[in-house]
Amino acid sequence: MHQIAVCKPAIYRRRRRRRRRPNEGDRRSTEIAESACCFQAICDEPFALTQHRCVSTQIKMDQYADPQLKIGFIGAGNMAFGIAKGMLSGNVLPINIKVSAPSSTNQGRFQELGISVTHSNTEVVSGSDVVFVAVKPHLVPLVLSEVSPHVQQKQIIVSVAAGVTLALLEELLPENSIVIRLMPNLPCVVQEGALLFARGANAKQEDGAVLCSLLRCCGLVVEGPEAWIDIHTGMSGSGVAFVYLFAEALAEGAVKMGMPSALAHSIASQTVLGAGRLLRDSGKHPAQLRSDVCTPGGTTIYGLHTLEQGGVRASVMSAVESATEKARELGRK
Ligand SMILES: NC(=O)C1=CN([C@@H]2O[C@H](COP(=O)(O)OP(=O)(O)OC[C@H]3O[C@@H](n4cnc5c(N)ncnc54)[C@H](O)[C@@H]3O)[C@@H](O)[C@H]2O)C=CC1
Ligand SMILES: O=C(O)[C@@H]1CCC=N1
Repeated sequence: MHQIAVCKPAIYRRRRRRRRRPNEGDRRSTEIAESACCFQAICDEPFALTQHRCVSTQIKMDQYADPQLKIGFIGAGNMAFGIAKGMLSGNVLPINIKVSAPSSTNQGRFQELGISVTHSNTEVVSGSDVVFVAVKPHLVPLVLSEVSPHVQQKQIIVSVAAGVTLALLEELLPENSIVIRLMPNLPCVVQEGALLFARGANAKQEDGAVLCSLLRCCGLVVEGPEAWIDIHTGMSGSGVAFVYLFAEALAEGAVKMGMPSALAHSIASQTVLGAGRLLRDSGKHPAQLRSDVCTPGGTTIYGLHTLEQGGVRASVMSAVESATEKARELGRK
């Protein structure tokens, strides 16, 4: 049986709570809960534990991460920046974050946030309680072999590298290391990420709770079995780019019909944002919302027919499938 913990972003929960009727469960988490015996840990209530259905395990969840925790990032790229930016919107202080990368190219934007930077990966590891490994997947073995002698058993090592399995991470790190595999996505930078993590053999629930509380401002944070991480990579890590492609195509369609490009792109991004927020906040199935937009014989059904003729649904499903397969392939290397 799978165990799933859902740590929802504070913003989302505030919005939902206002609309919730007494005794009405949260539909989305209930749907997630339906798939397995699970528990739900809500991060923005001190030590809160909301139980749904059969509760197999309990997490004691601090509202916030310990503000004194030292956080390190190996790699100063887009994803490290996204997670760091999300964390800073919680109670993590920039003074408690350090980032390493071999060159200074990407370090400026971290420094602008008050985060200290270094070229030494071992310096980051030696001074951190939680270390995020945020380099490209093929560099993970190199980086971990470099820092491994400095890893201590009390530290939590979190890899965000696509495809890199817990088994490989544990093999590359000292015995009994606390390892977590996390797949985030880029909207962490605006606190609207979707993050799924799986714990390694030595990572306890409390370690997952620490990670969850650190990431609570990055967006929706869910714990699940490792087998889902590659799927999440295809659907959400990469999926963000699929949505951008759709937004770009919407705008290009409008430009083709005569709208100025800047306005078309602005409206396309607002359309994607609005559709996404309504989908998330209403808790409705996308097919229901799609139907709500369709007037019989109206414009939308004509457009949808054209999309179906273009095989858009099959294309998107295949995109998720091939991105997932690619993540799995990375893990076999
Ligand atoms: N970009 C995205 O949307 C997502 C990326 N990821 C994962 O995050 C990881 C990083 O990806 P990005 O941030 O996009 O890449 P990036 O290319 O933007 O950043 C990689 C960083 O690693 C640094 N680096 C290179 N060699 C290094 C070394 N030996 N020691 C320390 N740092 C080194 C580079 O200087 C750069 O700052 C990848 O494993 C990727 O699979 C996961 C989810 C989403
Ligand atoms: O394209 C990639 O490999 C990474 C993982 C998910 C998003 N970007």
